[in-house]
Amino acid sequence: MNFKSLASLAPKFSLSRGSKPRYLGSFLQSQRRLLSTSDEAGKPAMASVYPVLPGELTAHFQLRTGQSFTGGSFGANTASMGEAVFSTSLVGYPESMTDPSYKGQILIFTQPLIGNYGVPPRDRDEYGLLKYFEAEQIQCSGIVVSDYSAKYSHWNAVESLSDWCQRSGIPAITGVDTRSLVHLLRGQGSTLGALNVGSKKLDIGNEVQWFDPTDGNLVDQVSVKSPKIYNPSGTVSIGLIDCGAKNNIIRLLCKSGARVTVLPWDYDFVPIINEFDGLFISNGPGSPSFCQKTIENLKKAFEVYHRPIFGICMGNQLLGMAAGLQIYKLPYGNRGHNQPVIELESGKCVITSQNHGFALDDSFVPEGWARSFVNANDGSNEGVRHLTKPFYSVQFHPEAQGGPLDTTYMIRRFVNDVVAHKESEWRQSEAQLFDSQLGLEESSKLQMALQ
Ligand SMILES: NC(=O)CC[C@H](N)C(=O)O
Repeated sequence: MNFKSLASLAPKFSLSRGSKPRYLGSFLQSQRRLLSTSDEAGKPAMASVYPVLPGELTAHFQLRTGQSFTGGSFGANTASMGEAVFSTSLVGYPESMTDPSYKGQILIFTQPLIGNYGVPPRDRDEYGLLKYFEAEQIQCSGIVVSDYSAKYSHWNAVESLSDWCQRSGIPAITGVDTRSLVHLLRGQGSTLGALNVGSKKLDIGNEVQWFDPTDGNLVDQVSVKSPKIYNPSGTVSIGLIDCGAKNNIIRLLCKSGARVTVLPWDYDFVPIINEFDGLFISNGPGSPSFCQKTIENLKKAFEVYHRPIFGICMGNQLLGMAAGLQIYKLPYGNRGHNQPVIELESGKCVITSQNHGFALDDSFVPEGWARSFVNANDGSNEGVRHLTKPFYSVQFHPEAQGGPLDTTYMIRRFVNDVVAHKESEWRQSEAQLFDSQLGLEESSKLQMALQ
């Protein structure tokens, strides 16, 4: 059985829209009981907190390593598979779930209460970007929570998380002991998970073939198909290589005064590189090794381009790989809004938003380059920079959304850097023009006299 046919295992009846929410979160704490889950791999059984209410849909979350968790469904009546990853963020589920970097992943929230502030409207900002979401639709393959809060309350909410998931075809499970699940993933490393709705668990190994969506090029699925311009009246022009850019990256670049041309990840931008005053490489899903075309383009850009280049997350990995560093997969990744990062030059610690499973191996850094930031928890790479050219990148997300705003200044600083380079190029070309008109000798005499 392949991934597609997983959906056919889901029960044929569906949840009716507008029906009363089935899981009443903490209100029903008293009706909960602990159930043990089966463990096909013979490993210690995990416990699941399952709110038992008559007539509700059961859901199962099963790992390739054999453990399974039973709970209640509050999302779409369907099945999905993906890399099981956890985020330690306390808030920001609308932003995380729509972050294209979560494509192909089932997102487990360690914050126990999820859904309590509902889902915001699809309002757009002055650039036409969705204000409260990072992409046009949900990107993750499913969500796993401990305690879904059907009763939501927020001035800006227009619907429940359950309704949003159902409308978007995303399965969601509540009543899972996410603490034990995270302990498990931290111990054994990340693995594939399958989420399915219905009383029957998947017969993993027999009826289901595990299919890893991250084995394919996910960046190609989320990147724009042709160049797209935002804020055409911006004073400097930035080419954004789109590996799955979050809306807030584009927004902050525009707000800082840039005209942003979003380019497909594999766009052959080198022949037109001088149209851009600066280049930006975005975040994106899956392994950076699928983006060889981007890496090759960046290698060429390093030779011919002297203006600022800034990369974020996947952008850090691609910039680093183009510089000659190696990439490796972290055991379970860093995802959350509370990741401490040390800036090596200043020794300053910043709290950052993160969402990545891969990291640059900075034990070897090619000549001319340096590592610039390091993770204070696990020592993994958080940034690299060129020693003489304005090429730099960070593994964390300065654009936040959600998460702390400690490092949003980096996006403004990059645009300021671009402006400063443009001005200095302009001054140089004016000086050259002056020299060629006056003759070099007179010009230097004049300059001496003016000093
Ligand atoms: N947010 C990102 O850009 C993630 C980069 C890459 N997909 C990783 O998991 O490491």
